[in-house]
Amino acid sequence: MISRAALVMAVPKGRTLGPVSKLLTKVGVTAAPDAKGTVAPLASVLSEDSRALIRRASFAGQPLDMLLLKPDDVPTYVEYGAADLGIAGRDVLVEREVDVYQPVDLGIGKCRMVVAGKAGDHSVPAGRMPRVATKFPRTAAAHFARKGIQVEVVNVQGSVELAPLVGLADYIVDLVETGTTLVENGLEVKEDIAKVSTMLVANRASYKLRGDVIGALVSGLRDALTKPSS
Ligand SMILES: Nc1ncnc2c1ncn2[C@@H]1O[C@H](COP(=O)(O)OP(=O)(O)OP(=O)(O)O)[C@@H](O)[C@H]1O
Ligand SMILES: O=P(O)(O)OC[C@H]1O[C@H](OP(=O)(O)OP(=O)(O)O)[C@H](O)[C@@H]1O
Repeated sequence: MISRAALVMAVPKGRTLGPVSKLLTKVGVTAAPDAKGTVAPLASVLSEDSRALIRRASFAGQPLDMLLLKPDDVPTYVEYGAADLGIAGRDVLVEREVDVYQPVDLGIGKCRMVVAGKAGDHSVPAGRMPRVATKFPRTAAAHFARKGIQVEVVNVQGSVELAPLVGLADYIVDLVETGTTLVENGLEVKEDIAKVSTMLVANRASYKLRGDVIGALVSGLRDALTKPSS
């Protein structure tokens, strides 16, 4: 169970958890002290081989409960106040249109949201609306609406680059980091939509009510991010 005396942070399982754990360690987040008062590194509690979805940590002498979630679910927990803080990519925050405070860009998970399609010139046959496959249907629809182009958005959950190869879609809207996935599937970037990175987010009420400890974490993170890493 969550103890609401503890600050609660929703963290994404997956590719950003390692770098997030490293950054939080830098600003003094540790595992919660054990019965003898011994304090283990945060990484040991986050990476522990266990099905427990709440991991006990500590920051500035106060308990910090960490919820392990699918990246897409983090903003929901923070917006509804089930978590005071969260770690989420801008891609997810924009797609979910959540009302949360976004005080720190953590500089992790840097990539781009793009429109991509088959390499070379592959125009869509006249008389048919272009189809766009994506995990980000709102972002894709808003992007083409801004350009005044009508498209049909097809929602998929992963392996998005497959869609143009098998005729499911003409284009994709997806994240690109190194570009390897596009190249290995004969695709290319047609247009940039937005830069993406991972943000610390906070519930608006928590930010006021627990301003002392959240403020300390925010300034610790800002300091750590401006200092060169040792
Ligand atoms: N190729 C990438 N390079 C850098 N950052 C990325 C990349 N892909 C995703 N991200 C960032 O990392 C976040 C989490 O991505 P991750 O791949 O761990 O989860 P997911 O694919 O959304 O979820 P799951 O695999 O659990 O269904 C994304 O929301 C985005 O901000
Ligand atoms: O430009 P690259 O460095 O190749 O990275 C881009 C890929 O990374 C993400 O997929 P992910 O690995 O999360 O797999 P997914 O297909 O399950 O979404 C994204 O959706 C792209 O497919």
